[in-house]
Amino acid sequence: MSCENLIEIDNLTKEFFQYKSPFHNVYSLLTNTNNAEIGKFTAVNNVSFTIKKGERVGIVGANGAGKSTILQLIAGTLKATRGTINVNGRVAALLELGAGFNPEFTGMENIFLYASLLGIDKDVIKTRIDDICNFAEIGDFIQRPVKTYSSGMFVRLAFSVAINVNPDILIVDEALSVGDYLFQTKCHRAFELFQERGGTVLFVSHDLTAVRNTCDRAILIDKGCLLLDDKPDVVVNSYMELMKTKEIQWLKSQDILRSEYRFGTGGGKVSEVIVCTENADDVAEVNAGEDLIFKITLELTIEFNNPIFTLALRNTSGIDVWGFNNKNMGLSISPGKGKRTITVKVPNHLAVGAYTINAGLADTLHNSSYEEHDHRWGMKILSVVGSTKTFGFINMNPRILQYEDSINDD
Ligand SMILES: Nc1ncnc2c1ncn2[C@@H]1O[C@H](COP(=O)(O)OP(=O)(O)OP(=O)(O)O)[C@@H](O)[C@H]1O
Repeated sequence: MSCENLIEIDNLTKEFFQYKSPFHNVYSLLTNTNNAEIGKFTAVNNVSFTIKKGERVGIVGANGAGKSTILQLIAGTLKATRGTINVNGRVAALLELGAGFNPEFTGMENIFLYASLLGIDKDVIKTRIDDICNFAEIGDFIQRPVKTYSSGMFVRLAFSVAINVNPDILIVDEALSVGDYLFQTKCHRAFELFQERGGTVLFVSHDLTAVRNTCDRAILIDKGCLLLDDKPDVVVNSYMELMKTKEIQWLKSQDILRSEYRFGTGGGKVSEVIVCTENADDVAEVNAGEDLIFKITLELTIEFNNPIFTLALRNTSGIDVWGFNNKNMGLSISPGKGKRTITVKVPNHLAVGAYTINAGLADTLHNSSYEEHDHRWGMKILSVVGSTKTFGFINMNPRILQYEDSINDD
């Protein structure tokens, strides 16, 4: 093992047995046989990486990707099926709420228990009690059983012990996310100080901003495999693209989303909304930045007073990202019976992702109220694909007007 590397992981694989039921699982444990297993599941697949002393590395990936399993393998709470893990130093791990703590013991008793698990002498820990209690800020609760703690109080104590026992490597699995904002800020500062003293941090997080802003490196895990090991920005952008692709695939597979919800009194209808681009007609997928053309067909079967047509694109969080109606575009739709076609061209500033097309035809009555004739929610799904050049809901197409560099070489 290189003296620089605190963690070296080589071809790490973890397989879990799958059982027909929890009963079969227990049976297999009691009899020490694998007769009851119905298969194996590979949670971590041939993963290799190294972590150098003083590095702060974030692991990102979708739910179930295998991130926590990797941390548990490094912390030694799980045994690898294949591959090697070399850890050169003392590891303090915050893996899941409750791990390493006895719920019946008081906070104070748990400090000693946890420290003994890390191999720290009782006398040494006594000298750090004040620091631990001051950092945790849980007051008299330190003398109460931890089963009476809120999850936030629990994390405060666990983090405080972990950071104050001078580990070489701190492994954290999303644990900070249950602490309140002030405590999270305090933990990030403590992380910085820990690192300034030469400590090494490996953490799993779904907080991509924290990974971007606070890590030296990031690792992307997908379906148990290591996809990318690079600078945080590069990894976070790739992960966001991967999630968008997954989101689009997921959305397309959802029957409930594909089937539209339609209501209205039926005096007229939105017969069709076709999405086109300059190069193709009737598309379900467009490139980011490619102008959109909507070809809309309405049919009025009764005389309207003042027809109004609305169209909106809704993202997967249910937010209308963009919409318009003919009135605010200065277009009047004539009220008599018959067919109308409207073609609208729209510059495409949409972020990469999936959108449902929602359209409605209503009549504005004399008393200014509306009668909904045909409302179509989730008529179609429109996917915007391409590489992510922005984050948020839209791409504002920023352009750099000026850049000045006043760094002196001498
Ligand atoms: N003890 C276990 N027995 C069987 N399968 C397990 C076990 N622990 C984890 N798994 C499976 O291994 C896969 C990876 O789980 P893991 O908890 O490592 O994912 P993760 O990336 O940390 O996910 P999340 O972001 O949701 O915390 C999941 O499919 C999970 O169901």
